[in-house]
Amino acid sequence: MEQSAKIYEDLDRILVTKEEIAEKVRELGQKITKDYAGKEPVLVCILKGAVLFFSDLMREIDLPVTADFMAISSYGSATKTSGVVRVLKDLDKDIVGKDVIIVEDIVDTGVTLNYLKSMLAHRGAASIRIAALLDKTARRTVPDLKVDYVCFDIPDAFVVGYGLDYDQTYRNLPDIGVLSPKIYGDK
Ligand SMILES: O=P(O)(O)OC[C@H]1O[C@H](OP(=O)(O)OP(=O)(O)O)[C@H](O)[C@@H]1O
Ligand SMILES: Nc1nc2[nH]cnc2c(=O)[nH]1
Repeated sequence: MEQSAKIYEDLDRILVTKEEIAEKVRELGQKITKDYAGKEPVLVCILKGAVLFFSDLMREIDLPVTADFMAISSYGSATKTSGVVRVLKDLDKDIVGKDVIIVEDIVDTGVTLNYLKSMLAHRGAASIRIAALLDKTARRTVPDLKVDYVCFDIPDAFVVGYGLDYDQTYRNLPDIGVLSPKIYGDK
């Protein structure tokens, strides 16, 4: 904790420890390995927040997966998404006939994933599922969105760590914590 002690001072509390994350990610990797037996799924990492989850999850899946990356911008302030989604970096390969797993760090309103899922479905994927590290179900405004794999249901609080940021910082915290409102005020 020495190296990150200063950053930890900005947290109200730790919500999920790195040990709990590792255990759930391992379980999820095993489940995906079973569910996709005989297949070669394409794992799509949604930059940047999902990077740590993605790299850990990949290593827990015992199948010949391929990896691709998308960057999305959801206009808004540092703590609130706006509902307007723009693709900043698209996939490198086409996904026609592929079994796609979208890997996200967090589902909040669901607007981003709803947009992404329908966009990728229009490209002719054989199947599309969503794997999310965190789900804030209380905040959902797209009730029909199916999140196929979730590691943790979390309360409605702004969280950082293990890939999740506030204004591009805190992504390197090994645990996930609730950011103190004194850091972001009313942004
Ligand atoms: O369910 P929603 O309300 O649409 O919110 C979820 C989105 O917000 C976060 O991305 P963010 O814009 O913070 O980008 P980042 O991954 O680069 O941190 C997260 O990675 C999802 O993409
Ligand atoms: N870092 C971070 N990004 C989010 N995007 C939507 N909800 C959150 C959250 O709680 N934390």
